[in-house]
Amino acid sequence: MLPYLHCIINETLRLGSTGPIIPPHESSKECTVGGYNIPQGTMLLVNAFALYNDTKLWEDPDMFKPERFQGSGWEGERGGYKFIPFGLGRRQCPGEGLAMRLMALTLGTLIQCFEWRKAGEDRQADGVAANVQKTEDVALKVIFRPRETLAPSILSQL
Ligand code: HEM
Repeated sequence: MLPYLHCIINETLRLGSTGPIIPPHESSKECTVGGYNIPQGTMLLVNAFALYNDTKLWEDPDMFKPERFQGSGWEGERGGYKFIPFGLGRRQCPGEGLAMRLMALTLGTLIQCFEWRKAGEDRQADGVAANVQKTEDVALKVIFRPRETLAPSILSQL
């Protein structure tokens, strides 16, 4: 359901990953990773940030393009090891199902119930203003108001 919404969530997890470095793991026995010999008991870190910004894996990695997750049958397809926002294997995040459902429900509800636009765009500022911290330097200022079809009684009071 709502496949494009899931693409947006995936792309947001890729570009604005909450965990750019996957928490450390320890090798339980000697192994080889990417041609490197890893002795038993070595601390291993996966640099997810590097993975998500690798031009060999992603076209225009610094661009926000939810479409890149489309067309895989199920739009939440993770594409093997190149996209691992919840880690992998036995210590993979057990909250993934809950987190993905909650993010989709929250984002879907916000889009369905409110009209959104950037502050400073031509229409009169007649909604509620909010600052969304996009990066440390640039705050995204948005105006949102309840959609007419969903909340006519609230709108008449604004
Ligand atoms: C967008 C939301 C979330 C993200 C991006 C996320 C990401 C992660 C990542 C990357 C790991 C480490 C996996 C590894 O070591 O390979 C992890 C572990 C874990 N997460 Fe999440 N998580 C999210 C939400 C949640 C939620 C909602 C819960 C619980 C309700 C949860 C519970 C846990 C637990 C208990 C672990 C430790 C698992 C273990 O070490 O065996 N997470 N998460």
